[in-house]
Amino acid sequence: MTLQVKDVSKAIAGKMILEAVSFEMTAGSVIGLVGRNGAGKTTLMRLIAGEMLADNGEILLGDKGRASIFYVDTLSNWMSAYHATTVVDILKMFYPEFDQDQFMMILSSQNLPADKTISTFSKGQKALVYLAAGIASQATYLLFDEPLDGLDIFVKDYFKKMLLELVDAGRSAMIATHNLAELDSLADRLLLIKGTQITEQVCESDIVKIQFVYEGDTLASNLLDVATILEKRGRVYVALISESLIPAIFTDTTTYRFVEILQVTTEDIFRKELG
Ligand SMILES: Nc1ncnc2c1ncn2[C@@H]1O[C@H](COP(=O)(O)OP(=O)(O)OP(=O)(O)O)[C@@H](O)[C@H]1O
Repeated sequence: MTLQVKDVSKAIAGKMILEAVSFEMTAGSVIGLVGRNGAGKTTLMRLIAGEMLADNGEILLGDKGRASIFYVDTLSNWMSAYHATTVVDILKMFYPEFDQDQFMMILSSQNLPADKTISTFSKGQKALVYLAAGIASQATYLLFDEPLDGLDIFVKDYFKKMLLELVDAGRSAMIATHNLAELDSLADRLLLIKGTQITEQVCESDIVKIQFVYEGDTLASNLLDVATILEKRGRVYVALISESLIPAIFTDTTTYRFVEILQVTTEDIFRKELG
């Protein structure tokens, strides 16, 4: 089962936000959606959720139609007048397969009272109700905008565990966040919004992060042509480079001293692509 975004364009107030973007959300994957402030992450999620219409292109949702997408646009007042059991009744209208037992189980496992209105919950507790609703909705594609905002570390761990379980079951999530470190342990793929375009990065590429010492005055062009310098402290550099190029580049050990390979983070990719 695959959600397809095909050649979708959207302008808002005369400004092109997304132009002919295409990608797929495949079963059992977690996509990290990243971009600068105002890049169009929320716009893209709204388009997929049908809360905004594309100017051009199409979005194919699969056989469950709208019930295959779970997305909440503005979380702050979401379901605030209701308590958990009413939330279940409302969501069942949109998600016929909504799993009430699973929803209540998640709430009680996190000590959230089912008999109090959502408006009495803290920001983090509201976020938890939202996550529980997404999981229990049985929607195939969960679109989360800053889902871990306001959650304490134990709840974050719980959310990540639940997320990986549903991905194992063939469902998929898209997570838009500025908290890039959260994506390191979650995302299989990154979609980066750059200008009006989307570029895709598979998290397991052969790009590595290296730390090395350079004894010369200016870095040689054969290195600069193939590497992205992330950091320079004195003679110590940190750079992104394709692992296969390392032996050819670091032959001159009198000027270059290779130090170590470090883990590439989502933040590194963000800096490389959008910096
Ligand atoms: N109602 C609106 N009227 C005019 N411009 C809008 C409106 N809604 C969004 N925009 C513009 O569309 C662009 C994309 O906004 P969007 O909220 O999708 O970005 P974002 O990537 O989610 O940003 P952030 O990371 O800051 O939340 C921004 O430049 C924003 O100013």
